[in-house]
Amino acid sequence: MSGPNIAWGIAPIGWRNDDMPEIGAGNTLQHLLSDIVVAGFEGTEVGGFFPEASVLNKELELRRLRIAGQWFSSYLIRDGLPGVIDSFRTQCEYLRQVKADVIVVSEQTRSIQGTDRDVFAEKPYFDDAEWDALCRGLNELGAAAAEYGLRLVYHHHMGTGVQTAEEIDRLMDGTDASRVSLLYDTGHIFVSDGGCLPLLRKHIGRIGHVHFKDARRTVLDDCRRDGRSFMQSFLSGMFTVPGDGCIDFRDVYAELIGSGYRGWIVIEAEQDPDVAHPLEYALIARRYIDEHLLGGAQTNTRRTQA
Ligand SMILES: O=C1C[C@@H](O)[C@H](O)[C@@H](O)C1=O
Ligand SMILES: [Co+2]
Repeated sequence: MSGPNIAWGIAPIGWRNDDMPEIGAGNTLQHLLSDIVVAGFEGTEVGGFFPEASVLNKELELRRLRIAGQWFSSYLIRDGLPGVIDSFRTQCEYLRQVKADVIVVSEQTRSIQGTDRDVFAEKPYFDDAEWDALCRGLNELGAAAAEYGLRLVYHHHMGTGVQTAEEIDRLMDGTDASRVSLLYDTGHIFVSDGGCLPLLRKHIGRIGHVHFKDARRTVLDDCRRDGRSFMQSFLSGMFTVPGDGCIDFRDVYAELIGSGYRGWIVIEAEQDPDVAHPLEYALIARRYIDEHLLGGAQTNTRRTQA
């Protein structure tokens, strides 16, 4: 890990995007993984285009990279636990084989993240019975994940029923801390609530995984004013890497380290790879981390070993 307890990763989403598989479709796994090495990161998350475990492990070992985890879209409210558990276990088994640490769960019942609806105004809201089904189901999934050596981390997300700080509070209150942890995504909470520190301070003890996503304020303002969808917004450049947007990650990082957070911090900035060169932006993020978060003198493990 670089720094006492932190492993720095970068997500495939700058190269290929599971929400929009047509963009960056020419970027291969080998290209992505080699770019990650060039940019000095230690690992990544599994993208939808990744191969079976044995093939992936070979490519990872050749580059001394590791897998942090993978996204899982749950439909616990729509389908109930019986409709979700088999595919969840299948994904857990794959993640066990690639030696991942977490499975990232996001409830997608009535989500508008993949639609053309206004992501700033038309998110779904869950009623009491739905909250109950969601929290009970997540507790069960968390227990199942542990059987595979994985931690379930819940991803709050724009355009879903668990988006705002208030909704995240309810999810944290309604779930068992030993089974359900929180994935803290700076970009999503910033776009939703206008800041990222209050959520971090409130739930610091539950955080099991971190996504560092920055936002461009003027683009965000335009997207909100025009009522753009989630996908239109990121294609417009609403998100970017740390160091290129308006979030000050020094306070965020200091809080995480001060609290004793151990685990991954994954850079995750969806943009159109034809507009924002993925390696160029990975290098911008790496430089920002080294100069502003690790204090300039401290470099990442990979570079120290080189
Ligand atoms: O963690 C994430 C995974 C993506 O598929 C998602 O849409 C993105 O916004 C995100 O934060
Ligand atoms: Co994220």
